[in-house]
Amino acid sequence: MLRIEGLTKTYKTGDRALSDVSFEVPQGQVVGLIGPSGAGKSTLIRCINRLVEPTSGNVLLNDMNLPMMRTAELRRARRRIGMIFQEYALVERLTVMENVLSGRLGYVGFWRSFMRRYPAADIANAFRLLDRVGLLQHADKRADALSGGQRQRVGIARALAQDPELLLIDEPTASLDPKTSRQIMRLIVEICRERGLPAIINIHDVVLAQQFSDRIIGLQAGRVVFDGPPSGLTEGVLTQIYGEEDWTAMRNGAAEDAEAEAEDKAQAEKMLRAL
Ligand SMILES: Nc1ncnc2c1ncn2[C@@H]1O[C@H](COP(=O)(O)OP(=O)(O)OP(=O)(O)O)[C@@H](O)[C@H]1O
Repeated sequence: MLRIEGLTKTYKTGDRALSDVSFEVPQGQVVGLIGPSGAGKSTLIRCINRLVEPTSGNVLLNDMNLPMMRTAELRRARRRIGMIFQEYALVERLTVMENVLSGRLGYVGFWRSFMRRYPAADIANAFRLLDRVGLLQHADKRADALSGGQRQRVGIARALAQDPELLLIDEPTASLDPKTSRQIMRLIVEICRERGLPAIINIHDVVLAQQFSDRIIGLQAGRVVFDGPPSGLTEGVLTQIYGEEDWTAMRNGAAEDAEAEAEDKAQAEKMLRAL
C-alpha cells in the first residue's frame, strides 16, 4: 500500500507545485491522475520516487518512508518502484531481452550487468514477463525495430522485472494511437490486478482514464480537487478541474478523435469488403 501524507512542494523559484496532498492507494488499485497542465501531476510522481525532493510530507510505501531515506537506502527503495515512461526510455541498440533485464540493474552488481551476465533466474523471469506482455517471439529483436505499442510493452516488462511494489506511470499512451493506447491501458490494469500492484498513472486523456482506472484523482493548482470513482467525473467536476474553457476544448477534441477513428474504421471495413 502507498500512503501519501501532507505532501507539499515549493520549487526554489517560489512555485508551489503541491499543497498538502494526502491519499492512500491500496494493493492492486490503479489511480488515474488527471489535471490541467501545470497542476502538479509530474511533480507528484517525482516526489513519490524522490526524483524531486518534497518540501514536506510523507511518502510511505509498505514499510518505507521515502522522504526520510539517505542515499544508499533510497537507492534500494527506488528499485521497488517501477517506472513506465511516455517515450519508453529503452536502450534502442539493445535487444528486447536486454532491455527487460536492465530492470534488474538495481539488484545485480555493476560488472555483472556490464558484462551482461545476469543470473539464470532473472533470465527465466524475463522470458516469463515477455510472454505475459505478448513479446516472447521478439526477445532477440533490437528495440529500435519495434512499433510504439511493442516498445511500451517492453517498458512494462522492464518495470516488472524490478519486482516492484508500486508502479508510477507517466503518460504511457501519449505517443500511441487510440487503439494501441487502449490495449496498453488494458494490459497495465490486468497486470496490476494479477500482482496486487498499486499504480498511479499520470494521464492526459480523460476518456481513457475513466475507462480503465479504478479511481481518479484530479489535481488543480497543486491540490486534490477530486478523489473518487470514474463515474463521479461529471461535467461539473471536470469543469472544476480543467476550467470551463479548457474542458470544453478537450471535450470537443475527444469527440473529434472518436469521429475520426470511427471514420477510419468504416473506411477500412469498406476496403476489406471491396477485396
Ligand atoms: N523544476 C522546476 N522548477 C520550478 N518550477 C517548476 C519545476 N517543475 C515544475 N514547476 C512548476 O510546478 C508546477 C507544476 O508543474 P508540473 O510539471 O508538476 O505540472 P503537470 O501537471 O505535470 O503539468 P503537465 O501536464 O504540463 O506536464 C508548475 O507551475 C510548474 O511551472
